[in-house]
Amino acid sequence: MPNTLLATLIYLLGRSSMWKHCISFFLIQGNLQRLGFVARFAKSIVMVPAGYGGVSEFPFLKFAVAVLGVYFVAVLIRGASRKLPPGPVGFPIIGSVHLLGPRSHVSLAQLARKYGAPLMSLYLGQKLFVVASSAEAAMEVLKKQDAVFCSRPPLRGFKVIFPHDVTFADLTPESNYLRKFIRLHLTTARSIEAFQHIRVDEMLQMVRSIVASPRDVVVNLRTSLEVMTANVLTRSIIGKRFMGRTGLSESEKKEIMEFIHIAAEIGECLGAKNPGDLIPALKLVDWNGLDQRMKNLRRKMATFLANIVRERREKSSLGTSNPPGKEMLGVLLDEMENAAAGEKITEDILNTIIWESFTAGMETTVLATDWTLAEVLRNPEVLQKCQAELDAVVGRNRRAQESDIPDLHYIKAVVKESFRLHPVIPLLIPHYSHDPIKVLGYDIPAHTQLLINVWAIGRDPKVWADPLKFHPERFLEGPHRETEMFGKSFNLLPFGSGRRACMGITLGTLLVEASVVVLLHSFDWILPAEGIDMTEGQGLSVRKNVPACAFATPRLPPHVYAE
Ligand code: HEM
Repeated sequence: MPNTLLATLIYLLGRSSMWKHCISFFLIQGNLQRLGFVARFAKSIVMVPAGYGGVSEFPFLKFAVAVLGVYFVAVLIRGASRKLPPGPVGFPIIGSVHLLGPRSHVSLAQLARKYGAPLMSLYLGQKLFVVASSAEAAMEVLKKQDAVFCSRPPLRGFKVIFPHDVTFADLTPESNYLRKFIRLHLTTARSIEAFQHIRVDEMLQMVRSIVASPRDVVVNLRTSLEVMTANVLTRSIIGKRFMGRTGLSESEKKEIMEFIHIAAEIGECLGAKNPGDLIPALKLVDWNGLDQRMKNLRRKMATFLANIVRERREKSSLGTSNPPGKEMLGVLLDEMENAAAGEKITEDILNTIIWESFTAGMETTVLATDWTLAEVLRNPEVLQKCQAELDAVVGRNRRAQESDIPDLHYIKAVVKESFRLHPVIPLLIPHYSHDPIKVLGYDIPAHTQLLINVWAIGRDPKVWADPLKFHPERFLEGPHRETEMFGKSFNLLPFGSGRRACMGITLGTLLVEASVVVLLHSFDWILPAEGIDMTEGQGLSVRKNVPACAFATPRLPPHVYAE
């Protein structure tokens, strides 16, 4: 009987889909105990004494093979009744991690093509992932099944650095309460308008510092954008300007260096791969010292902010100015002192929400602008069209303003085209389901991580004509004239869509568009002889490996820069 059973199993295992179900039993479900049992069982076969003549003559083996057989059949039946989306099978323990190159979004796009799977499943380590790589699949999971996929997976790094946060927490009453703060005091139309003077001031300072720099030295655009964006955000969030200041005292210099160091380290720690997130057994070991580094970072963040809070409390009485114009820290401190709400905002929450707002807005905005300017500068025809539009709408006798942007249709199309080719968070932030669900006819079990490959969707040849060409005109005429990028058109999703879409869509877009407008209006740009390097870096957010650099020549009369 066991021999027949084995033969049947071998036959079934010869069929690729059966392999998948059987292998998934060992590898994917990650049940090490069962693997241990199989190892002991195999050992017992090897150790059968000579003369016993093999399986059929050894009662224990008969029994073990029968148990194993029943188990396999049960797995096969269960596997056959649960239809996962297609995808690679993977190895024990590591799943398909080995198939991912340094840029996961590119590897996942290639795999999706190989398996012809707009919705693909694969195990990374012992965690099941589903990847949506077409507009239809994205719509299915982010619109129709948004309520199921609107959670976030429990990832160690985020829990250590940002406990009680917004971005990596499930949608709970507590996180919704914090979400309200970010929205109300940073990203609503009202607060965006209230902080307009800060953006105008910082853009002007950026332009003036480029005007003052030597003509024969290239301008590193990313550095200029980092200084401007960091100041816009810190002034709006904590009421302080850190970057690009001169004549500082030693303690001020120290504070700024500490700020730059912490901001960079948050990015590095969040971008680092944490093996324990994929293979739970590895959680017990701090492999690369990452865990300790994150804990230290968390302490540094708290100490830094405690000083800012003390200074803020000493400097002015709280609760005096009007909330829309008040920096977020002031509003949060008011809230802490308010007896009714005081229970909700703790020092820890304050620390998280302040740093999180800065981190979420800073890198994304700078990288998106860096990509856009790089595309414009390496496409002289596009640069020429942008500047012709600026001359027609703004002219050369005044500075461009945010209120000009709605009339700059070509430049808006340029920004959209850049987001299509270079979404800064190419796989979005992982979504997560707590419940099982059926999607496009496939069974997605509970506790599955969902990735949306917006990079692949933006380059899908079935959707976009000549997809690799930088061609802003596609958004001005033809089938994509109505395509927008704020979550309604599922073929263009740089900010995601649905309940977990970016909360800073309006502010982020405004900062990118305004920076592009100001820099192209204020200067003529010439690339250095080596041109521009467009290779992508790696990480959760994707930066250009080499920042865009170019020679700048002022193109407006001197009085415009002085006003
Ligand atoms: C061009 C700039 C920006 C881009 C490209 C961008 C992109 C994104 C993306 C792709 C997500 C994840 C969406 C998902 O997982 O489905 C996200 C989430 C988020 N973004 Fe942005 N973002 C930008 C600017 C900002 C700004 C300026 C802020 C606020 C200061 C901000 C705050 C947030 C927050 C709080 C979340 C988490 C939302 C949640 O999980 O519910 N972002 N962003």
